[in-house]
Amino acid sequence: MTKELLLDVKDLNTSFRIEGKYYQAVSKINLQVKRDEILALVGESGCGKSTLASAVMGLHDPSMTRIEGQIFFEGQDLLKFNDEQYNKVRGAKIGMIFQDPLSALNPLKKIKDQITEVMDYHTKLSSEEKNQRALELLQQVGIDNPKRTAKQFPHELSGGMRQRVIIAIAIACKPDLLIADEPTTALDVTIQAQILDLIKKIQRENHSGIILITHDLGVVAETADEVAVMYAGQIVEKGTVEQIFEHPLHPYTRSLLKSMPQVDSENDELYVISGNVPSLQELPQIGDRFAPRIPWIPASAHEKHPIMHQVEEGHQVRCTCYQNFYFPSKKEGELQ
Ligand SMILES: Nc1ncnc2c1ncn2[C@@H]1O[C@H](COP(=O)(O)OP(=O)(O)OP(=O)(O)O)[C@@H](O)[C@H]1O
Repeated sequence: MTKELLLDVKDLNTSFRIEGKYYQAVSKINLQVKRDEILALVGESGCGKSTLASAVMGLHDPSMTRIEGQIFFEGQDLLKFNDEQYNKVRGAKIGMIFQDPLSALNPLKKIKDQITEVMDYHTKLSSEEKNQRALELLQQVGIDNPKRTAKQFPHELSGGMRQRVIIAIAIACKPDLLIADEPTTALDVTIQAQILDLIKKIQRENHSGIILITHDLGVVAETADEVAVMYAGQIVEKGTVEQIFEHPLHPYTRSLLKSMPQVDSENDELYVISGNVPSLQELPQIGDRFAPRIPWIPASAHEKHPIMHQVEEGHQVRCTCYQNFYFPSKKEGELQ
């Protein structure tokens, strides 16, 4: 059965104005999200994941940001929407779960009021119906005593409970698309697993499509159906979770996987990707943007203007450099 296409991002560029000049933070992004599917967007800090999510949510300050391309959501280009049209979609049809549950909640308002607020805006339910729905939502996100929690303030809850409340707010209007930006980063490991299970459960119950933003490949393996790996503002590899974990191709994907702690490995020396994600002003203008971090691979192995290549149905990789990539011997690594 083919799944319904919810989001179709086409050739999306997003640039920020810094000291009077525009610098691209995401470049030529092509991405699709289908209903009933979790797409993980993965990459180190600074790769452009949140910039992309904010572009979809329409959260960028237009006076400092230039956005080009198209973002089709349920067939309509969001970039052509005015504020009023966007407000109808945001919160109702597209929900967002933020990284830091404490700063995303209003410290001065009771939990119930924060959940019903989003319904005030997007639904015509009576106050009684909204209160009832708030309790149902708290139950759906696994809160044991919804009545008590509804009356509490954010500081009275644990980090995991607060994240559950954030999720309840994000799904209050049953959005078709949910964007979860590092939803478990601020939580400890056992709570992380519970929140990921909850996100998967919600996806199944609501038949939504989910974009899960994370730098943690363990989270991706646990949760995602499809994966897009981002480096320095570009997607460098896309595929199903099996394709990415079993046949990773791009040197960046392979490096990320190799730097992931292995529970069952006897070798406790972790691979470290040398160097850093370049700042927007330092992005290489030609060649593969990851090339400076794998200097033992000759320049001739990289395309001058790398494009995405289809290697298998659903599996794409940027640049042909993957064909010549290998991990350095210790000696080559030390030379960097
Ligand atoms: N408002 C802004 N003005 C200027 N530069 C920005 C702005 N927001 C983000 N950037 C830059 O854009 C690049 C991408 O940042 P972004 O936050 O999207 O990355 P990320 O992959 O989501 O990282 P993180 O996981 O740390 O949020 C970075 O170089 C960042 O410094």
